[in-house]
Parts: sequence; C-alpha cells; structure tokens
Amino acid sequence: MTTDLDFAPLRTERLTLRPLRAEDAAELHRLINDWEVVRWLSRVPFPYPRELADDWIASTHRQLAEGSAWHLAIVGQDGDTEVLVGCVGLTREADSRRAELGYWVGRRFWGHGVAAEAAGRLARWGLAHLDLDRIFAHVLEENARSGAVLQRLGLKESGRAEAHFLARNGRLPVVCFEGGREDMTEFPPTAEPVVPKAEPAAGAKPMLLVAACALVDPDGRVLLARRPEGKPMAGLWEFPGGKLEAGETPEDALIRELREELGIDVSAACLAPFTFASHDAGRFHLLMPLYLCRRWEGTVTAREGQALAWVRPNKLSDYAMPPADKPLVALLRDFL
Ligand SMILES: Nc1nc2c([nH]c(=O)n2[C@@H]2O[C@H](COP(=O)(O)OP(=O)(O)OP(=O)(O)O)[C@@H](O)[C@H]2O)c(=O)[nH]1
Repeated sequence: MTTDLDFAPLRTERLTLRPLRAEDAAELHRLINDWEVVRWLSRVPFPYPRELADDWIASTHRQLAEGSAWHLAIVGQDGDTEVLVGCVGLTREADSRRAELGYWVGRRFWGHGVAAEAAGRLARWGLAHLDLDRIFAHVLEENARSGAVLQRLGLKESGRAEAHFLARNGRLPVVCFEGGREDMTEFPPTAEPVVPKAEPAAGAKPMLLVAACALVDPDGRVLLARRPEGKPMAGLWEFPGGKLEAGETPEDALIRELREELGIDVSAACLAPFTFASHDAGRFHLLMPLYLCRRWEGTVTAREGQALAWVRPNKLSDYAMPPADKPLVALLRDFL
C-alpha cells in the first residue's frame, strides 16, 4: 500500500523529505544494513533483518497518523529517478514541548552535507508547525561528525549521558544537544526595522514600531495568528498586525495589514487603543501598540496561508507567544 498520509513533502535545495513507502523497504534495507551506518545508531540492530524494514515503515505510518513522530525518507533526484539517501525523524516527547531529532544517511552519500540539510529542514518545520519549543538529540561521544551536524543546525551541547546501543549490545557515552527556535540557524536575515524619522543617537538601538490588534468575536474569543516557517520566531502565535511603513500611522498600518493578512475591512473608529508592549528585542527595541477591535467587515480568512485560532481569554496562555506579548496577554485576560 502506498500512502503519503496527507503529509506534504518538505523540500530543500537538493532534497525532498517525504513519508516512507512500502516500496522503499528493499533500498532502505540495502542502505542501513551496513555496519558503518548502524554502529552510530542506538535503536537499530545489526545485521538488520529484511522484514524489519517493512515493519519499521508501517510503524512510521502509524506514528505519522497519530502525530507522535515524523520519520521521513530523505530522497534526492538523479535525473528523473528518485534516490533514497537516508532517513530523518522527529519524535515528540510525551507531555512536553520537546522533540527528539534523529537521522542517518547511506554511506555512499556521506560528505555532502545531506544530514544537516535534511535535519535542519525537519527541525525548523517542527518548530513552525507543531507545538514544540525545543529540539534535542544525542550522538555517540566518538561520533564527532554527527555532533558537528547538530552544531551547524544551531543546537548547543547540553550535557553528557549514556544510552543503550542495540547493535553494540551495551551502554555507551553520548553527548546531548538541545536548542529552541532562537538557536536554529539559516533563517533569512530579518528585514531591517523601520526607523522613525529622527535618526537614533549614536549607539542607541533602532526603534521598531509595530501595530497589533486583538480582534474579539461575539463569543469573546481573541484571534491569534501563527508566524509562518521561514520567519524569525516561526511557530509562535501573535496578534495580527505588522510594521509601520513610512508615513503610516499605527491605525493606517493595521487597516492595511488586516486587509492583507485576513481579508477584512476595519475602520479607524473601530480600533480602540488598549495597551502597548515596550520590549528589548536584542538588535532593536520593539514598541507595539495593541488595539482592540470588535467590529469589522468581511470574513476572517488566512490570506497568507498562516494558521489562525480563535482563543478564549483563559486559554491564551496555552499558546506560545513572543516574549513581548506575555504582559499583554495577562492584561487582555483580565479585561475580557
Ligand atoms: N504582528 C505582531 N508582531 C509581533 C507581535 N509580538 C512581537 O514580538 N511581534 C514582532 O513584531 C514584528 C512584526 O513585524 P511584521 O509582522 O511586520 O514582520 P515580520 O518579521 O513578520 O516579517 P516581514 O518583515 O516579512 O513582514 C516582528 O519582529 C514580530 O516578531 C505580535 O503580537 N503581533
């Protein structure tokens, strides 16, 4: 049976990450039944029985369907032919916002940066689309090459431990790595903040002016939008809005952003100033007025493919939000 389980393949410059297929079993077995590959992996036996490839592929489908793990085939393209290169996986830790990253690459594909390209893509996808805050992994102490892959992704060494290695029939020392969305590299550089008219004094941080809005529906629920993959803080939930463009008032900017992002028309008279965030965001200082709006025209639609959620005020804290938003959420909860 071939099924892609409604999982849209993830692409990188050279690779595609897609659910494993029953037909991959023979090639997967050929690649992984190799001591040079298995010796670094903790949960894989050696020799690797051919039937295990079938069983394992079936188990990855069950995990994908239940949302507990995302084990994907790493495939490349040789002309018109798809080539299986290895596997990469993200496994959710029970009752936490962490997931474990793992990968292996067939020996003949070593030395081309495949692992970092695939693992980086899956880790960033996971942070953007699943309710995750941290990615962790462990590698054998002697596996410096794999440690370098994790460092390239931005994960930091978080400690030492021991893990059981099936093919070695024993416990061996491992190095643990961990990181969150702020650590993950390869984000496109953030657009330069809009600097208000007066140049900041030498050495002062530029001020970024962002207007945001809590849309409140007739049931008293507040709209949150999820920051999409590829942007800084991808996966966090925020109030719709955006940066002021040159010459705009905060109200102008909100009216424009709400139309662009959500397809609704709001009038300045319906934007009630509520509170503001003043937050040191590192490279710049964020000043963000937050408005309340209960009346608009049109139907709220995700015009930019972003996930949207209407959230009861007492549930707002279940959503991971940028640090600047935390005090705003508390005020909003008390007010609504
Ligand atoms: N809209 C909005 N932005 C927020 C919130 N909290 C918060 O820290 N911000 C920050 O304010 C800035 C909003 O800018 P933006 O939405 O126009 O721009 P962006 O970084 O998403 O990318 P862009 O330049 O491609 O538009 C980002 O740095 C964002 O992280 C919030 O609740 N709503």
